[in-house]
Amino acid sequence: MASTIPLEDNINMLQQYVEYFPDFPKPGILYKDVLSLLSHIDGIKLLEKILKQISDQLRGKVDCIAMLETRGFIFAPILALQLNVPCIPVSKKGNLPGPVIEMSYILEYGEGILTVQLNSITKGQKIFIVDDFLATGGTLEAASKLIEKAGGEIIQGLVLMEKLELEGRKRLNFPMISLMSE
Ligand SMILES: O=P(O)(O)OC[C@H]1O[C@H](OP(=O)(O)OP(=O)(O)O)[C@H](O)[C@@H]1O
Ligand SMILES: Nc1ncnc2[nH]cnc12
Repeated sequence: MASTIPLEDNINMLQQYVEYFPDFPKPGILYKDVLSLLSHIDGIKLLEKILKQISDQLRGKVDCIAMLETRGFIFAPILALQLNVPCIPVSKKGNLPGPVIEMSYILEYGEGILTVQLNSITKGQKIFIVDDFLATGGTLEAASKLIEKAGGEIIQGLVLMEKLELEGRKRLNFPMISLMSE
């Protein structure tokens, strides 16, 4: 009989694939590169397993995934396939065609403007918001405000990694799952 490895053990194993880069993209920032886990086929398989385990708790509860550019785009479709829901992009200004609504934000090492296409979200849609990393929470907060402005109801958020000392989740008014936190 096949044994199922508990979610927590899988997450502990995933940690080994994250690489750390001091002083990137600016002096004083320790960049934790979750994208590096994709450089290992075992990292990809492990992540797929973990996202499948997480999806088991969310199936039927969300209508749509809002995925944040850039790195959120890579991980969200794995969840979408598990949950059988579509993904809509929350992108950096200038990257989405057609009419958009926008919101400026500040993140750990910079600032920007996020955009969502008008009519990409229907009123009352239950949204699952996905990104790779939570630091100050500036990015996810701006994305969530945009989604709410467009009529969506955020019922869950997920990041692969959270930087706890910055307490970014305090800025968010929806439940957050972070696979790895430190
Ligand atoms: O919690 P915060 O302080 O807002 O930081 C988190 C954000 O920082 C990174 O964004 P970046 O714009 O560097 O994204 P990318 O590398 O995915 O393009 C990351 O992908 C998160 O979106
Ligand atoms: N320290 C960090 N490592 C990786 N991604 C980030 N996004 C914001 N801060 C980050």
